Amino acid sequence: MPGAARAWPGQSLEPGPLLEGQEPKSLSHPPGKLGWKQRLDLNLALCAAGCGSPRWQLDPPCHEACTCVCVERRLPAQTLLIGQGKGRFRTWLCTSASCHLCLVCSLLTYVPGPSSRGLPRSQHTRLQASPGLTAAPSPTAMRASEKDLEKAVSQLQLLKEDPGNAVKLRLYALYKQATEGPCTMPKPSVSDFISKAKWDAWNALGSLPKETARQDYVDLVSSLSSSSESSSPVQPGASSRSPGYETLVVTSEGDITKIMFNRPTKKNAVNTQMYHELMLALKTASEDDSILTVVTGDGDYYSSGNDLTNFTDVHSGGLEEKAKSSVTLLRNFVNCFIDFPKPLVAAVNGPAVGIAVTLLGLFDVVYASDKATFHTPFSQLGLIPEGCSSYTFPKIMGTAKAAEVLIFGKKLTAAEACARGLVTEVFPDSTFQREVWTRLKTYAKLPKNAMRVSKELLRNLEREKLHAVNEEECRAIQGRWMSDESLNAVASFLSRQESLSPRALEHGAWSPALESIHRMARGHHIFIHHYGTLTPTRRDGLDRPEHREPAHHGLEVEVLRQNEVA
Ligand SMILES: CCCCC/C=C/CC(=O)SCCNC(=O)CCNC(=O)[C@H](O)C(C)(C)COP(=O)(O)OP(=O)(O)OC[C@H]1O[C@@H](n2cnc3c(N)ncnc32)[C@H](O)[C@@H]1OP(=O)(O)O
Repeated sequence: MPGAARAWPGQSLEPGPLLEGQEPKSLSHPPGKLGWKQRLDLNLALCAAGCGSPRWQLDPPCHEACTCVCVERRLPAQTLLIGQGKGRFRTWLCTSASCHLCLVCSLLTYVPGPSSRGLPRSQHTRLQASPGLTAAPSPTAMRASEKDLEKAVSQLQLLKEDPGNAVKLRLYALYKQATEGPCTMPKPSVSDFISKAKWDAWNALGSLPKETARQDYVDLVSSLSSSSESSSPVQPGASSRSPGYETLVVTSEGDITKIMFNRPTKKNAVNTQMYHELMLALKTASEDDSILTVVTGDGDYYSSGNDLTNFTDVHSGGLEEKAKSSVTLLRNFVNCFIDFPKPLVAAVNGPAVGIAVTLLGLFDVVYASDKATFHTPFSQLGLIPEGCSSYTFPKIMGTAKAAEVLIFGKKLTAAEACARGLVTEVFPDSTFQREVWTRLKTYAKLPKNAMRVSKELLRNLEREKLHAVNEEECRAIQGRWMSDESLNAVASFLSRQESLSPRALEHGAWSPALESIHRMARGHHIFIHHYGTLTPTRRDGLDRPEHREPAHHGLEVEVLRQNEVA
């Protein structure tokens, strides 16, 4: 149907020539190499396979290696989509290493590197599914300014993934064209592969107008940025990020909901907001169409457990009120794991501490990187086990082994945790993500209802017991949080990096950490040992100087109850 551009169902088609005088037309695969103008014509081609859909056609000489693809069909693995305008396709390029005919392929032959590098596959899928695609760039979309170009250049520096040689050459060429116009440089020697590849890329743009090149560049960077934000190298496929979470990244990819702790700079410590967000994410995942839910961490840690600053957020009701409300939060939080109705998988990407470890006993499957460790330093913190671990751990690993972990705080390696049954399988860190996600994707294809019923049967055996254990642990933990042992442990953690001089302390200088400790320990006396001198806190007005041998540099904070001071 030459000249009669037809929209796909539900999509608008805005035929708009890239160059003056060009019209949408149907192209077959003429033999021979095309000039730049003919290449541009391809941007306006319709599907030669006769489906009537608009699409960008491959460079015809490549037809042996690159199948002519209609966007309504699946993309062949070798097809690279380069450049996505706002709601429209730009260009299809071939990345087949075996194809030496078309310009783009030849660039790939010149430039070493994996030929399949290009936009992540998630990008392909997203484009196929994108509702706003139009066949040709709309004239109104062609308006990238020089400022936009500059912005795109800086945006490019922020890309998390290397877009690959082909894309980089394309960017180079578009940038040169946008800023300098058509290539007039002498052709470099064939032995100078890199310069030749760059020259080829630029020269291939012929007399493409500067504005068009600018727009193409901006569009390409924008598509790369959005794909690098939403894609994970281990999870090809369309992924959508749920809005509204700050401490988590929640994504749905196919049938899998991924809940990722997202406080990497704090080793993914679980603060109050994260407890709430996790409950929301689990509730949402339990009700949506997903089949599997995976919990993992961003950065080098899985999670360092309860955020130890949670208890410094003490309001007028004092520590007791804080402990009460924290118990309610903890109870509800753990209940969400007990009652989660779908298969729940932990992908433990790095060290796990405290509640991040104990909860693993409530997961169905636990995969761990060999870099992961499992540490429950409860006694050291003046605390006790939670997350039903006082029941699940002895059941999983036997009482004696569980006691060593829960009472003495023995830190387990991934291999030890696996040998004790807490971890299902350990993977080398280098292949952890790939192997785990490949496996999970296979599992997610199993019949959904059968998995759900199996999970229910397994959990129902224990559900009542787990709720009772959760209650019991919460009752016990409330007292522990108000204990001197626990307060001192938290104070010690908070003050470990303090380095105020004794002089500053004597003049009442309070650091944020000391402020936090003071809030937390309201009604208690705080002693600060500094370089061997016990400095009474100004706030409490005590004067009890006492010589101590310097144990370490920095501060040592001691929280004592009023009667213990006397
Ligand atoms: C509703 C309440 C429910 C309560 C349920 C109870 C649960 C019990 C537990 O979970 S107990 C376990 C508590 N966790 C810990 O004791 C771990 C404390 N953290 C550490 O020991 C270390 O930070 C580490 C070993 C995890 C990592 O050490 P490393 O030296 O590699 O890194 P930093 O210490 O410099 O950490 C980087 C920044 O992250 C902050 N941070 C780490 N973990 C926590 C945490 N659990 N709570 C608060 N903050 C944490 C750390 O302070 C650094 O922050 P900074 O860069 O601002 O200094």
